[in-house]
Amino acid sequence: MVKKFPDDSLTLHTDAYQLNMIQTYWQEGIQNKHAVFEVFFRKMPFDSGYAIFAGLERIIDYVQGLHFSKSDIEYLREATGYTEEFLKYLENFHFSGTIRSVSEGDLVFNNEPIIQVEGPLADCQLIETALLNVVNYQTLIATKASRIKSVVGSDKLLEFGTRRAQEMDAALWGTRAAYIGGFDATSNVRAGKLFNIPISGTHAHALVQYYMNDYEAFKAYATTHRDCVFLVDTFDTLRSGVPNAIRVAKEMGDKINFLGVRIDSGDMAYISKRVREQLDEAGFPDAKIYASNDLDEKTIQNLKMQGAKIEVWGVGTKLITAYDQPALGAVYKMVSIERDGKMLDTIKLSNNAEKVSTPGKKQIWRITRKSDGKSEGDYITLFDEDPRKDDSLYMFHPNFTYINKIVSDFEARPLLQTIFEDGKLVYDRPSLDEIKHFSRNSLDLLWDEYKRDLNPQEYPVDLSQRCYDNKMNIIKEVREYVNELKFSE
Ligand SMILES: Nc1ncnc2c1ncn2[C@@H]1O[C@H](COP(=O)(O)OP(=O)(O)OP(=O)(O)O)[C@@H](O)[C@H]1O
Ligand SMILES: O=P(O)(O)OC[C@H]1O[C@H](OP(=O)(O)OP(=O)(O)O)[C@H](O)[C@@H]1O
Ligand SMILES: O=C(O)c1cccnc1
Repeated sequence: MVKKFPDDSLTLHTDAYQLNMIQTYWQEGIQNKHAVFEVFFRKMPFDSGYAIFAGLERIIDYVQGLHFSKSDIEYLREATGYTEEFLKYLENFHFSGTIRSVSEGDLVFNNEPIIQVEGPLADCQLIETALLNVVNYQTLIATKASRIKSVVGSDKLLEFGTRRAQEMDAALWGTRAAYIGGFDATSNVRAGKLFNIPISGTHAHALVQYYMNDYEAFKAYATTHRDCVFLVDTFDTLRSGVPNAIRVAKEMGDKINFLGVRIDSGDMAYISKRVREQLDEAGFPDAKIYASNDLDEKTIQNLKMQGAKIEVWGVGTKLITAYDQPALGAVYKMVSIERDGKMLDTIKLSNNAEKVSTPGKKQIWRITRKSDGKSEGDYITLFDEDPRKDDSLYMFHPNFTYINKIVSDFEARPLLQTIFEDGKLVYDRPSLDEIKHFSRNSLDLLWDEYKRDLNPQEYPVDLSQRCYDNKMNIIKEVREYVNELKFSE
């Protein structure tokens, strides 16, 4: 049985090692050393050419609610060996860091900082787990949704995933992420209530199974609803489902809005074409064909290629579980730390060049052409640099520096916005519809080469010369340090 606490909080939604480290920091007296951490992912999800950032809304709520409640402290007293003095410190803890983040709905790419947390070391450490938890999931679903949106054109997309989602939170927040990514409506009624997302629903096979008869089931539904979409595949789509839907629609006339029929099995290309003929011949050219059944961007694209006559797509499992790539793999790394009163940039080395982190507190700039706003790439600088001061930019690949270009007549938009300043919320939250529109507009500025579903071009995420030199110098320093260790053995 789950224990119930009237003062339960999300503050303990963290890994035990974060609290263990905080205890060490506190006991060593370094808990307030100034630190900078950044969130980034290393590999594009779904081999996509872009990703859509989502999760900020929930992170804001989480950070605002951060405090160790009485029952949190009592639990830690029982479950850990923490001293009373340390528990007292936790009891008085208030988040006082600064958080900068990419806006929800914006495009993001691998190896760029999408969230930056700056402030006391302990504060930065405490929130790592929850931040990654939220961003890893929501960004994945918004991206998957956007990929599905990219193949449907002007058709409608309905989110049907709640029953298959990895639990209730995932269903709810996944629905919101899907809406940001381009879905038009959801079947989840609570998501409609909480987020103001349009809700939509047809009916299930159970209704038809109850009557054991398409006609009676559709008639019952039609006499109790104005908007009607009949599920026609329970027994035989072409011989019973659609003819009975047409019969009921004719009998009911203006009393109902006959929106269409839904098919949920069989060869959906073949069946949808025959269903379209039947509806047209019966005088219902505006009734639309809805389809559902394990759909994703690949199946939908394939059905469209086969000339399927489907205009509304219901997508569940493969969207809400990010079926073909269930983890984004975003990480949270320290990039700068106060040492002897000065900030020291830090690195995590690896034999794999792509896994070497980029040290220093940074900003990302989206570089676009002044003439038409089209994207040139993202440009990562140290935080105090401002490329808007320059007439032209030298952009080069951070690993293959011979791939380079000079960009002039450009605009540079800083992507990391300040959300919390020294613990205080300073960000005006946009509405969900504003986020959705912003996302669509951002995508419009991206060249098609980065948007295609299969083997997209790699979008440039480049380092400024200073950022690059800083990285190289630190790598050199660390190598020298490691070599000295070897010699002293
Ligand atoms: N013409 C088509 N081309 C490609 N894929 C299709 C086509 N028609 C349907 N599909 C997809 O093929 C899969 C078929 O699923 P499945 O094998 O479960 O068959 P089904 O028709 O759903 O059978 P059942 O009656 O048991 O539900 C689904 O993912 C569906 O979206
Ligand atoms: O296939 P998905 O993309 O996950 O979409 C959601 C599925 O959920 C429903 O099926 P289910 O068998 O759960 O219920 P039903 O009795 O209404 O068919 C619906 O008919 C879809 O097939
Ligand atoms: O409204 C629907 O048709 C629906 C909702 C959830 C899951 N499958 C279908």
